[in-house]
Amino acid sequence: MHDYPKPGALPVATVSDAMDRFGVADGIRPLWPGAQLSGPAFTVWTRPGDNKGLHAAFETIRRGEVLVVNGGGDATRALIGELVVQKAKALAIGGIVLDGAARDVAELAELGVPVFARAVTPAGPWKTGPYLIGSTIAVGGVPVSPGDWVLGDDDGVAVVPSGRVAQVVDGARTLIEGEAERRAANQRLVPRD
Ligand SMILES: O=C([O-])CC(=O)C(=O)O
Ligand SMILES: [Mg+2]
Repeated sequence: MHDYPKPGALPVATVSDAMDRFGVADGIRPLWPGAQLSGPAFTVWTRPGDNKGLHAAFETIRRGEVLVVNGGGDATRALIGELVVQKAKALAIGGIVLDGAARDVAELAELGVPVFARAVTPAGPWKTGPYLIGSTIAVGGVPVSPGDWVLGDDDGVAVVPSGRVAQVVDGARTLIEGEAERRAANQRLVPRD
C-alpha cells in the first residue's frame, strides 16, 4: 500500500499549486460538506450510466484505495447510492470519485464515506456493462492510473501521478510556509484614512 498523506493533511488547492496548478478534476464536487479523501487510485472505466463495473471493483478493491470512475461525465443515471456506499464503508475504502452522477445524497453524508461526483440525479443505473478495471482513465479531464494519489476536500479533487508524489508533497509544504507569511502580513494591514 502506498504511504500517502492522510485525508485533509494538505489542501487540494495547494497540492494543485505545487503541480503548476494542473491536476484538478474539472467539475467534480464533494457530495457533502467536509468530505475529505486521500489514497491510491483504483480505476474503473464504465459505459455511461452503468454500474456493473463498480460492483466488480468491490470484489478486489483494498482498504484505503479510492474508487475512481470514468463514467463519461454522464449526469442522467446515478452510478452509486446508499447501498453501494454501504459496501464501500464495510470494505474501508478511501472514498469514491465519479466522473458521473450519484443519488441518495442524504444517506451518503450520514454514512460518512467521502464521495465526489459531477452530478446528482434520482435516476438509477443500468447494470449490464461493459467496463474496464485497472486501466488509465480520465476524471474531469485529468489522467488517472492505478496507484496515483487522489485527494479531495471541500474545493474538489486533484490527482498526482504516483512517481511525482514526493516532489509535489515537498512543493506543497513549501507553499504552505509561504502562505503563512502572507497571512501574517495580511493581519498587519490597517485601514488607510
Ligand atoms: O441502485 C443502485 O445501484 C444505486 C443505488 O441507488 C444504491 O446503491 O443505493
Ligand atoms: Mg439507492
